[in-house]
Amino acid sequence: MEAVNRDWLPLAATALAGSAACAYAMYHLKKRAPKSMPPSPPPLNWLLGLGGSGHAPAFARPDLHRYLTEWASKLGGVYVLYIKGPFYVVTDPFLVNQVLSRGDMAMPKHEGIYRMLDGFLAFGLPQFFSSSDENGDLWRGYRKGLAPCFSLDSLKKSFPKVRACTEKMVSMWETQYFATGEAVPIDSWMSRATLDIIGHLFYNYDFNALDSEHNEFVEAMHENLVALSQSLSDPIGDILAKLFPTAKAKQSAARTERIKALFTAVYEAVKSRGDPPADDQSVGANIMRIKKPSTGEPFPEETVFATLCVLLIGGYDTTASTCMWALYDIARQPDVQKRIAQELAGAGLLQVPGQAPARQLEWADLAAFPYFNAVLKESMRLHTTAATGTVRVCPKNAMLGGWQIPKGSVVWLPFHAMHNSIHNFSAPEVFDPERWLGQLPTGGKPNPTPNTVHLHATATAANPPLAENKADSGPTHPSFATPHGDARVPPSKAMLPFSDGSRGCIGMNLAYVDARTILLSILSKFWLELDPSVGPHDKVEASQVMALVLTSGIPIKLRLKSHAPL
Ligand code: HEM
Repeated sequence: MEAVNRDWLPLAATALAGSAACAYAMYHLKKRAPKSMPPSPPPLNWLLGLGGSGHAPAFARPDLHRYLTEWASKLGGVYVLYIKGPFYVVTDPFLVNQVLSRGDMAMPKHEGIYRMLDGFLAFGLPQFFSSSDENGDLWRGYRKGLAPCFSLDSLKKSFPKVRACTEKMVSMWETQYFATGEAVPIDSWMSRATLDIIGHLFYNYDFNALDSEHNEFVEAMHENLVALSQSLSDPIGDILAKLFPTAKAKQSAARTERIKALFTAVYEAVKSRGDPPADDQSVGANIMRIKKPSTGEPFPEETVFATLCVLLIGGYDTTASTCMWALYDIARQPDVQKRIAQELAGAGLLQVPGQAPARQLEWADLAAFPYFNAVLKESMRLHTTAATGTVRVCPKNAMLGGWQIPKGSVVWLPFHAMHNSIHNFSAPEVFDPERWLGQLPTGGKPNPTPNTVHLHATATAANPPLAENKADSGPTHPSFATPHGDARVPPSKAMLPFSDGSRGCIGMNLAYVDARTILLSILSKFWLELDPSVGPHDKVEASQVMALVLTSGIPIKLRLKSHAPL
């Protein structure tokens, strides 16, 4: 019998084993990989796309917020950008609220990404803003310890200081601009006013920012902001600059030292006052007293210093940008301005030549004008200051809006995109304060989110709520697009300029007090017109630059006129 040739056997066995291994690997890969990915915009760079970073160049765009909004409108409430792996961009209000909540889908801040900001916010020192550990001493100690500083009671007590700074600014405008017909460069004035307010309120410290057109602190911080956005948009250039110190890098180091010296001066002033009296609930007093919840020991001095820095930075530029955009939106729309003037006139707050002088602004006025407050809210929607929102990390494999999100994924909630997506608001590009008027108090239930619940709890006629009441039930106002075609979230939940949940803005009440005091004081005295140098609205919109806060690329200047009798 002829011998059977079995030479092919090892080959066949190898092929079989190989196929089995492939099938096994495919099966497991398929099991582990998300079933499908949410949609994604086309890569901005195909070569980077091969390495999973096809959308990285988006960070180089000064209008990053617009890019995010454009794709939210095109692709819907969840899409993916590839920036060193997938970033899940979520703008569906229902899902955003889930991520920010304390519920099953809660996601903590992304430690690595916030650490990148520390260099700018607090010279690389850890502080509670960038801590992702909500059970740790740092966040728990400071969030709880600082809460009394931002209570309505404390803010009501400090209101005269806010008003004094604002009145000082308005009277300077009267002589420098109203009397001369010169245009007011409001960007710089808003930064200087809010810095002086924060200086007085928090640290009993006078930056004298209103007194000089060129304030060292404001200018150094502005330069720093520009440098930060440059380094975010050009990370490779940034690394090279650190490796091979150029003149630019040396300049940047010198600027950081200058800013550190300015912060240190504030810190030393607060420290030199010694133990504050027990009833002093200012930020300066509280940051010195706060102890570690777990041991009762004081925090290291560098943490106290870093906290002082982050509260100062967080407290002034955000509010300044909000006021700047609101003044711009009001000045460009005479009908809107006229309706506000009518509200103020009805309350004796409108200064009209030849008529009785307007009365002084009072605390109760801050929540008294529904139309004005709707205008402010609409401006905060259209020009969301914290445009790029918050960046979270998915703590476990999860399903978000029907998509599988693997543990450890970056989940990005950009608030400008949420506020301006066609899926969340109808005609989002239209400035329409009316869309909020349907949301004002109509006996709706208190909203159970941490940011608003205490406002309802403490609100009385004499101590009015500063944040708008938010009905969490009831019909959806017709000028809102209903997410997913149903009404799972009220429109107020599609509007989160201060974020929400445990990591929502600690300074929200103060921001409202500052912004309303500043805006009402200006609007009561002057009729505003845009200076012709500002140009048409579409150019201003196109010029917007996202540099931590949303700013205008075209300097916004206003002309001050008298109010005509109504
Ligand atoms: C109109 C003005 C303001 C806006 C639009 C705003 C917006 C925000 C947003 C969106 C967040 C969440 C950030 C994130 O998750 O990355 C935040 C957090 C924060 N804000 Fe504000 N903010 C404003 C004013 C203020 C003021 C006046 C202060 C006063 C110190 C302040 C201090 C903070 C702090 C410390 C946090 C971190 C809170 C935490 O992580 O627990 N903000 N703010």
